[in-house]
Order: sequence, then structure tokens, then C-alpha cells
Amino acid sequence: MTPEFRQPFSLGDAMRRVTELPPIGERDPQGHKGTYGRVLIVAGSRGMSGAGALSGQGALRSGAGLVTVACPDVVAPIVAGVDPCYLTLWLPSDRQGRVTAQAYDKLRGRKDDVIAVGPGMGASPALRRLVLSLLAHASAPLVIDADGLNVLAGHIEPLAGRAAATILTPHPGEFSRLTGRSIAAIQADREEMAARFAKEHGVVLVLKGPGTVITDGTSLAVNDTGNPGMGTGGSGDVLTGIIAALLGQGFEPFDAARLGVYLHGRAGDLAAEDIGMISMTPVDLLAWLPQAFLELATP
Ligand SMILES: NC(=O)C1=CN([C@@H]2O[C@H](COP(=O)(O)OP(=O)(O)OC[C@H]3O[C@@H](n4cnc5c(N)ncnc54)[C@H](O)[C@@H]3O)[C@@H](O)[C@H]2O)[C@@H](O)CC1
Ligand SMILES: Nc1ncnc2c1ncn2[C@@H]1O[C@H](COP(=O)(O)OP(=O)(O)O)[C@@H](O)[C@H]1O
Ligand SMILES: [Mg+2]
Repeated sequence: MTPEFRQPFSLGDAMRRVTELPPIGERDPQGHKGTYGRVLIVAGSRGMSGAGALSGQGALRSGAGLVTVACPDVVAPIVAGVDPCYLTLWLPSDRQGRVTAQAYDKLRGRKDDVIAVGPGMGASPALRRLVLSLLAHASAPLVIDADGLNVLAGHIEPLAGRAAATILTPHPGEFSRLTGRSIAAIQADREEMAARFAKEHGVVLVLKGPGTVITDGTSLAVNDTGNPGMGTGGSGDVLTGIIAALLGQGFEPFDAARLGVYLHGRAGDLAAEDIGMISMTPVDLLAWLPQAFLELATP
């Protein structure tokens, strides 16, 4: 099966338009859980425990060797109960069930290959401190989503200059908060705005929504998998885990992002074919991810 990527519009001669997906190699017969990436997902808060579970399961279904979901201690037993295959790391919580400013102390010194942060965490100064600490001190690649992005609004300078990669996965509302531009202005010029932001801040930007744009400021792809059945809360949380897992398996950041977006959308299309767009939920994306991977792995 040849994955079909729509040709993005021209952003000038310097922009490389990417239409081919990177190949997914076979798993090393000698491989073990240490080979395929230790993925830490920092996510969830009271009322949004599902976000951590969905991201963790997205990473598990995408081949990560070891997945740990770090979440406020008040929701950790709930998150742990959803899936026995990831570990949980219990973070100190405040009265609203969100992480406290001491949360970073629990993450310091860990040996993760990739860290994803943000889904379902609730925006707070403590979360901003956590995300800024990760940006400043984490040596692993970072995937930042949802509330992890919201707390960076007005504080985006630390994005630039990291040694390791940073992937941001905003939907248009989150990108509007980050950039100060209206959603309408963003939607009118998605490729250009995403590419400019990525180049200026040295990140891979995944601007979600129909025709998700993936760009590192030099290369750009527009995804054509996915459907409105994915317009149900939690779909983006799954994507965060998928991209983190692919990064942990050694894909280059731009490749991990566009491959993850493709597979996520393809899982959605397979789910829609089977059970229809109306009834499908993000849990069905998890159920169809194996088929999406199999299609790419099969010559
Ligand atoms: N089960 C859970 O625990 C869930 C937790 N979630 C978390 O809930 C928090 C709030 O996230 P939300 O994204 O709902 O709220 P936001 O307020 O960030 O975004 C919603 C708004 O963004 C705009 N928007 C989003 N997608 C758009 C598109 N494709 N085109 C145009 N405008 C668009 C719209 O104005 C929309 O009302 C996040 O932390 C998120 O991770 C959600 O992911 C839902 C599931
Ligand atoms: N109409 C659509 N066509 C294609 N993809 C969609 C559509 N609606 C939603 N999606 C995808 O679903 C995901 C929604 O992510 P997000 O807005 O972060 O949701 P949440 O935070 O609730 O999980 C994105 O990957 C987006 O591209
Ligand atoms: Mg989201």
C-alpha cells in the first residue's frame, strides 16, 4: 500500500515538500524492551485521568519498549487501572488534583529516551514551571501537547536552543494561544504559519485538524488520512503517545511526527470503515492502530 500524502502548496524554493513516508523497519530479533525506547508521558489531572491513559496506550500500541505515565497522585490509581502494561509515576498534586511546583523533582535524573508532556494537565503556574524545567534541563526529545502548550503562551523563547528535539502538537485553538493570532487567521494560512513558527523556534510543529501540517521549518508535509469521526475528545491525546513512541524507536523528529500523524489518521479511517464515524471513539483508534502499522510493514 502506498500512503498518499497531498502535495503541500509552495512555500518557496527553500521548502522541501515531503510526500513519501519513512519506511518502518522490522523489529530486531535480538531486541528487548530496552531497545525500543523508554517513553515517559506526563499527563492527566483530576477529571482528565483519561488523557494520561489514552496517551500511554497510544505509545504502547506504537511499539514503545517501556511506557511510564507520570500523573498527579490523586488520579494515578485510576490511570494505572486502565492498562496493566504501562508503569505509573505518582506526582505530588494540589487541591484541584493538578501537579504542584515540586513535580519536576520526581522527574529529575530519570533516564527516559523521550518525554511527552501536557495532555489533560490543566493550565497552572506549576505546570508552566514543570514545562520550562523540562525545556531547560531534559536531555531527551520532548513532545509538548495541550496544556503543556497553553502554559507556554507568552513564554515561548525557551523553545529555541535546545540540544534535543522539541515537537509541538497544537490544534488551531492551542496554536492561536501560542502565537496570539486568531484561529481564523491560522486556518487561512496553515502551512505558512506553521513553517514560520517551526523555523523561528527550532521545533517540529504539528498543526492538527483536517490536513494536519507537519513541518520543521525546512521540510513540510500535509497529511491526508483521518476523518471527522476523530472529532471526539481524546483523539489528540492518543496522537501524543504515538509520536513519542516513534521518537523513542529512533525515528528522526520530523519523520516521527509525520509518520505518527499518518498512522493515527489511518487508524481513524479503518475504524470509520468498520463501525462508522458517529460511534467511533479514541479507544477505537487504539484498536485499529495495529492494522495501520501492519499495512505499512507489509510490502
Ligand atoms: N479524557 C480526557 O481526559 C480528555 C482530556 N482532554 C484535555 O482537555 C483539555 C482541554 O483541551 P481542549 O482541546 O478540549 O480545549 P481547548 O480549549 O484547548 O480547545 C478547544 C477549542 O480549540 C479550537 N479548535 C480545536 N480544534 C480545532 C480545529 N480543528 N479547527 C478550529 N478550531 C479548533 C476550538 O475553538 C475549540 O473550541 C486538554 O488538556 C486536553 O488534553 C481532551 O483531550 C479530551 C479528553
Ligand atoms: N475532521 C477531521 N479530519 C481529520 N482529522 C481530524 C478531524 N477532526 C479531528 N481530527 C484529528 O483528531 C485529533 C484531535 O486532537 P485534539 O484537538 O488535540 O483533541 P483532544 O485534545 O480532545 O484529544 C487531531 O489529530 C486532529 O487532526
Ligand atoms: Mg488535544
